[in-house]
Amino acid sequence: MFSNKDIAQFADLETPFYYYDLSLLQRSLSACVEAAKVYDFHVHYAMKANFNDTLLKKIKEAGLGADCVSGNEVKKAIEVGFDKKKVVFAGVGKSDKEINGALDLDIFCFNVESVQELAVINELAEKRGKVAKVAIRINPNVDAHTHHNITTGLDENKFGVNSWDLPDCAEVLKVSANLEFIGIHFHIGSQITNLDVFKNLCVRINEFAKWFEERGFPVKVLNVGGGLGIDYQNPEQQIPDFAAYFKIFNDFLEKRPNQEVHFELGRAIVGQCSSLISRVLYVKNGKSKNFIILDAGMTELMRPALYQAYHQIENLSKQDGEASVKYDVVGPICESTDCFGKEVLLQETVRGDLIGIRSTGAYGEVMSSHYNLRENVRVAFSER
Ligand SMILES: Cc1ncc(COP(=O)(O)O)c(C=O)c1O
Ligand SMILES: N[C@@H](CCCC[NH3+])C(=O)O
Repeated sequence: MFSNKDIAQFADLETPFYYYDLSLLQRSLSACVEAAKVYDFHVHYAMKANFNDTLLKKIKEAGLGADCVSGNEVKKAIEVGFDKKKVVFAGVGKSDKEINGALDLDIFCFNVESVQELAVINELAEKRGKVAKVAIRINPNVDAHTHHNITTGLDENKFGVNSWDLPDCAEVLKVSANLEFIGIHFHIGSQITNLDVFKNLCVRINEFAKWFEERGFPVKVLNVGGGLGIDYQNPEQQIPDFAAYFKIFNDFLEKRPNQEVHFELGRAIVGQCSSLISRVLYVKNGKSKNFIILDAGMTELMRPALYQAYHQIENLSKQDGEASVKYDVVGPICESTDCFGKEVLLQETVRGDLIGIRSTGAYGEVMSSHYNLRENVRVAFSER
């Protein structure tokens, strides 16, 4: 919900831009940290969701670790000041250069996604005279019941080590003097709103933890990944129910004494704290359809084009009027999928109106591109 003061400020800014509400981010962080503290759970922030410096600093100050998916994310996490003992590096295709970089930075652990990667990390660590801490990312074949394109924990997905490869993993671990096995890692998908999915995940985690322990590998860390969804239909539901989420893991994981439980949350922390603010360039009244053409497109926010994702759209210049006209809200990019919403009910809209596209804090700014030689996306912050 934007105040009149916010909207007045937007009027002076060049559009399009991502608007970040830092006090909402702070409230979301506090809720997450408080809820995790109840069970002594460790939370890493999944940097891929948004690596804007201003946000990262706040997230680091809240005491979270960093879950990274590239060498550059690892470097950035350390530069921003995340404690290197709380930096983890996952990713199905880590290059030798990225692995070496992370070894040199002495990060907490590598979440390893294949048997071959395990052997490569051992070899590279040996050359550097290091012992790399590793957790095995297991693909548990659990359906996340989310959009097909953001499901990561089914047999058909490229992520993690499949159950049938675990005996080979154990063999490599046994003969690798430069690897220290610390635990197991999972991440079954993103934007998960049905919490029962996490109960199913816990059942599988318990089975895999037992499997490793029975073979003489103590599991010190259970990293359950991220995936907690947000309410895109209702952006005023600003803070996800972290308490209910963590309670599931407390209730369903068979946790051993001294075992740590780690989480990697991205969207749930930053998703609601931002909107993409754009201006109407043109309104085209077709015979069967009305188009609003914005100065923002899929180059600024790719999620609708990529996953047909829903984001609430508001006309900020006409807050009081009745939303009575249906528009297809599109961008300027030369792609037919460059569409933010079809048949969106809005107030009668004219050239120059400001449009807010809500819930864009996660996988928004970071997925922007220069396609069509578009400019760098702009940002603005507020701390109410
Ligand atoms: C390994 C891993 N951990 C954590 C996340 C964060 O996911 P989310 O933003 O859904 O919490 C992702 C992204 O899906 C991921 O690939
Ligand atoms: N980028 C996706 C989520 C993928 C998360 C990374 N595995 C989104 O916008 O929803």
